[in-house]
Amino acid sequence: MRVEFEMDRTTLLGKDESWKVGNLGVMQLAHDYPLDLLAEIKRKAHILKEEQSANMHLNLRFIRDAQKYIPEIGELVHWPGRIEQLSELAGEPLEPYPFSVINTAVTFMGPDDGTVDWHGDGPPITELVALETEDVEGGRLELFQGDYEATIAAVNAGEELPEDRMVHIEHKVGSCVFGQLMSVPHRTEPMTNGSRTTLTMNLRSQRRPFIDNNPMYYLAADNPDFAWVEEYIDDVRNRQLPTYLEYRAAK
Ligand SMILES: O=C(O)CCC(=O)C(=O)O
Ligand SMILES: [Fe+2]
Repeated sequence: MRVEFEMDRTTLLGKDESWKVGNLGVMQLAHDYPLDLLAEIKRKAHILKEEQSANMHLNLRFIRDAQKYIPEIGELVHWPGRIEQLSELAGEPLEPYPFSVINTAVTFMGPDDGTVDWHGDGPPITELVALETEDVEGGRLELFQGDYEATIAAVNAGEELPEDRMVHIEHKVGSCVFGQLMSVPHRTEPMTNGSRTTLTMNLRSQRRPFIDNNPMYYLAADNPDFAWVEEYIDDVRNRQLPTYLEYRAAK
């Protein structure tokens, strides 16, 4: 993985924080994932698009539980060296995000499919791998360097965000965007033309898996069947709570 762009979290948010994983902000990386595996994931994603993807929340159309329908995604999640390299870049050991409904996703963006509105991510860390970009106009990842709450309040009040604090990253095939986008105000710029298909693979801290921003109502907005609840509670019981109690005792 060759770093093409990076900005740490302190710089991105303009403040330091204690509740974070390493000091990862956002990076663009040239990856060396196998092209035939990515091509197969893209091919299957396009076949599944009409049947399995939906735009339910935040103007983001995606296939949830993606590795269940496309097992090759699971192969990429566990690709030899991947977690180790990303951990090194983040500055803390990472692990794949465990909840099946949102550990991985495939998103579809374009003038009709939509582009995601201003938000902060639920999972702490994400890797976005562009599978395909076609005649895209607009559609860059747009991050605002500022406090999450204040920024979303300004957006909701219809205020224009100052251009000099925007960070833009253009997705390209062959590279990925790796970021800790929890509590970082970001969106995808509206797309006036073309399409982008992107594989999302989420991650979290191995030692502090309780650092997470996916409250149950937020997960339920995309997954209203509540079929994920048992898996979620098991993780709280067996991973999040024990590590949290350890962390608290060590303070
Ligand atoms: O692909 C992008 O430009 C952003 C996607 C995003 O923010 C998300 O899926 O949460
Ligand atoms: Fe996001």
